[in-house]
Amino acid sequence: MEIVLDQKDAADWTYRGEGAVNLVLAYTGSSPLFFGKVIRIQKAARNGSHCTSVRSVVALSAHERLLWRDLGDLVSCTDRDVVCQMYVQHVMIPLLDSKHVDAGVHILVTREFLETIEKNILSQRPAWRVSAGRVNIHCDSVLLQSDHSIFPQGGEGEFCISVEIKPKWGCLPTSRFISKRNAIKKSVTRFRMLQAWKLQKGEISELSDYDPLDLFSGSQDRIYKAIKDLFSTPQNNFRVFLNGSLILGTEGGYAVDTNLEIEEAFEDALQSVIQRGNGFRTMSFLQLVAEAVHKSGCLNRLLDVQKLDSFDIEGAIHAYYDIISEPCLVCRQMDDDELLKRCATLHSAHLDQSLEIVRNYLTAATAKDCSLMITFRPWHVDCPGSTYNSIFVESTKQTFDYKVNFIDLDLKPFKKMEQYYEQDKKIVRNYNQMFVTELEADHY
Ligand SMILES: O=P(O)(O)O[C@@H]1[C@@H](OP(=O)(O)O)[C@H](OP(=O)(O)O)[C@H](O)[C@H](OP(=O)(O)O)[C@H]1OP(=O)(O)O
Ligand SMILES: Nc1ncnc2c1ncn2[C@@H]1O[C@H](COP(=O)(O)OP(=O)(O)OP(=O)(O)O)[C@@H](O)[C@H]1O
Ligand SMILES: [Zn+2]
Repeated sequence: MEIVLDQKDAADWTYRGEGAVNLVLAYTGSSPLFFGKVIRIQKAARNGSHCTSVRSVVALSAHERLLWRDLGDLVSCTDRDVVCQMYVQHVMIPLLDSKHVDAGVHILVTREFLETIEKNILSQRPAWRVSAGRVNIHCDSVLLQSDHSIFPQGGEGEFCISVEIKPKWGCLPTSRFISKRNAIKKSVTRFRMLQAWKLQKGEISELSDYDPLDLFSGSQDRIYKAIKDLFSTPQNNFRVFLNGSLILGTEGGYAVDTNLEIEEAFEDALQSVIQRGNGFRTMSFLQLVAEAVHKSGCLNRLLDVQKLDSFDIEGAIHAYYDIISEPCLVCRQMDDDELLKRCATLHSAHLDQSLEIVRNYLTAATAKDCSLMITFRPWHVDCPGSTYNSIFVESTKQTFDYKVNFIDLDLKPFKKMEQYYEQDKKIVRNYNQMFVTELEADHY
């Protein structure tokens, strides 16, 4: 018999968090079927009184079907949600390893279930997220996935502590299609430039200390620095959950900088997790996280996927115009003859090459926006066949099992290419205006 979640089931699901597109709820009921699971519910944008799906209602546009035509199953899907799940299965899992990714399964839900969920979680959602979007009550299914903040078989009375990191772009672009005007992109990270933009718009009140280049550096010391910086300025890049409950950061939004009060509360929350060694528990914990990042090598793999974007949006946008068979608006406005000539080579490429450039760009975009969850539990001598790797923390003499999972590996819409191009221009222009004098800009 097919499972359908109905109104009476809504009370068993509690708010876990949300992004721009989905709401995530964790199971707190007693059915073994759902134990250790979360559901991901699609949101609908609020445009005045009108509600439309955050993503297009149509599964794939004609251009997207062309783009992903080699993945037969994917292009025949009629539901965008199912497309995203298949994209994870056919594109992201081969790149990131099935050990680290759960594509999930769809389960049916009634409209009453979704309406009740919406009412139940309203007070827990950040106000700005509520104004931007609501539960899409027109969906008839949700995505059921493993709750990565816990282990599937947790021992009795045993804790699980989990860190969620949204690492963003871990390298600087080197593409020869980057214009002189935007050359600063080759030396300042997009994360940093976007921080300046967010500060300007009032989305954040302080710049983040975090530098993605540290996290992706492969050097243990720099990774530790990145984790410490994420701890002090978590924004929407860092969260910690203890047994599935948030103990640092904010659900679904931007956290304030970590002040003394937050630091003390976190140190207390770690009492059941980390033994008091020579220093603070927090320090040992952050070292543990840094070591897991380093030892697992998970970010090396993610970085390789991000690097599929070798043309940068300033190159890929030309391929986009060729695919949609429209005159290139970028070349039309270009005042640099040398660059124009270089871009002409892209326009003379075969359609298959243009498709490959855009496909790679969008795949990399997913990898630049996803998050990873690293989850720890105490290691047991009596569990010799454990499939998990372990880490020994010297300062507290404790050993932990850990696992790494990627989340939010959704397909980025083809149509967003134009938006990516415009946003890139805006972010760089803003950064130059805020931080770089004209003289310096010439130098880049
Ligand atoms: O453009 P960015 O780098 O700001 O990334 C967007 C994210 O902003 P961030 O800077 O991480 O706070 C943004 O996150 P928030 O909503 O700001 O938490 C989304 O993840 C967005 O993706 P999508 O529209 O949900 O597919 C992200 O859009 P994409 O660029 O990944 O499509
Ligand atoms: N499988 C999971 N296990 C545990 N927690 C999860 C899982 N999936 C999502 N979450 C939690 O729910 C939050 C929102 O999920 P997600 O990032 O997938 O939303 P989104 O709307 O797709 O995000 P974005 O804005 O980046 O597109 C995450 O930040 C994380 O805290
Ligand atoms: Zn062009």
